[in-house]
Amino acid sequence: MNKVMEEKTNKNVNQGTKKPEVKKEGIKKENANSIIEVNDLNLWYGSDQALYEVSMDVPEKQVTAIIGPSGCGKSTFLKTLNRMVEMIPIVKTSGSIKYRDQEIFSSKYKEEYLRTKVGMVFQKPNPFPKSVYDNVAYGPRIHGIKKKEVLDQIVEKSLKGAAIWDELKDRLHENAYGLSGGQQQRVCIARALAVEPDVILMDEPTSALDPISTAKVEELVQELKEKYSIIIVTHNMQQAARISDKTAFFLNGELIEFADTDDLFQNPHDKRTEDYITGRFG
Ligand SMILES: Nc1ncnc2c1ncn2[C@@H]1O[C@H](COP(=O)(O)OP(=O)(O)OP(=O)(O)O)[C@@H](O)[C@H]1O
Repeated sequence: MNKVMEEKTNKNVNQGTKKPEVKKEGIKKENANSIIEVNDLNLWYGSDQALYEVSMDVPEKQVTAIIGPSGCGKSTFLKTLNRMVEMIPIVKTSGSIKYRDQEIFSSKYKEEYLRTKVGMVFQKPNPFPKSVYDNVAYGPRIHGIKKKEVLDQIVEKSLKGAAIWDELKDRLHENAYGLSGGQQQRVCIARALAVEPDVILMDEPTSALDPISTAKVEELVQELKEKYSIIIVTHNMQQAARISDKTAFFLNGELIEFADTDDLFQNPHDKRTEDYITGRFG
């Protein structure tokens, strides 16, 4: 076993894959400015394999959409990027994920640091049953920031970053549960921004929202990419086409195609991608 494999965590194993034929050429695009590099990633839930030999470079400060039919492994892939998936005890992985050139599966890598830098926003808004202010200040407080003036600044900056400061600046001490779903989701985005991440993972962040709130979150994603790298899982192909720079198409746990969004939708290289985007299955 080589040094890299020895250093991997117990859950990252060198295990055989069930599917031998995996085409990688043409999928993994080398990016001069990748922030996350995934190589030969496999993932198992117990004995069921959910990801097969996924290799993909995630570009920095762009929006990358992950599309594919239900059960193809989109959420699993997303949750692997900040090692959240490993909270499920039966999960095992093999392969490599580098965040800013550091192997995140290394036993030396600090998960808490990773989760600060690679934040996550979920499908259903999940604010804590606390005030707007306390929701956003939660992460910084955990990181030891206590001074009120500093927290005030972080809360304001994060809510501004999530384009909801003007709506909520006079309601900071109201319970976040009293907000609309769309407002709650933007507070959750502000909560993610408050710990100064680099990457924001979004798992179908608009699927529980009405069209107006969806449009606001989509607009926000466009603004956020100036500072952050965003990876968004979506069932909605129009949404992927509207807001992403790159799109990855997954099927049965394999990354089938990864390309500039316009190319993927206008000129898919793989028949399976074409069938999916033209609605022939899924
Ligand atoms: N906690 C779990 N335990 C066991 N198997 C799981 C678990 N979570 C997901 N799976 C399986 O892994 C595969 C991929 O699921 P995943 O949720 O990643 O797909 P998805 O593409 O995000 O689906 P959807 O679009 O429906 O959310 C599926 O076969 C699913 O049943």
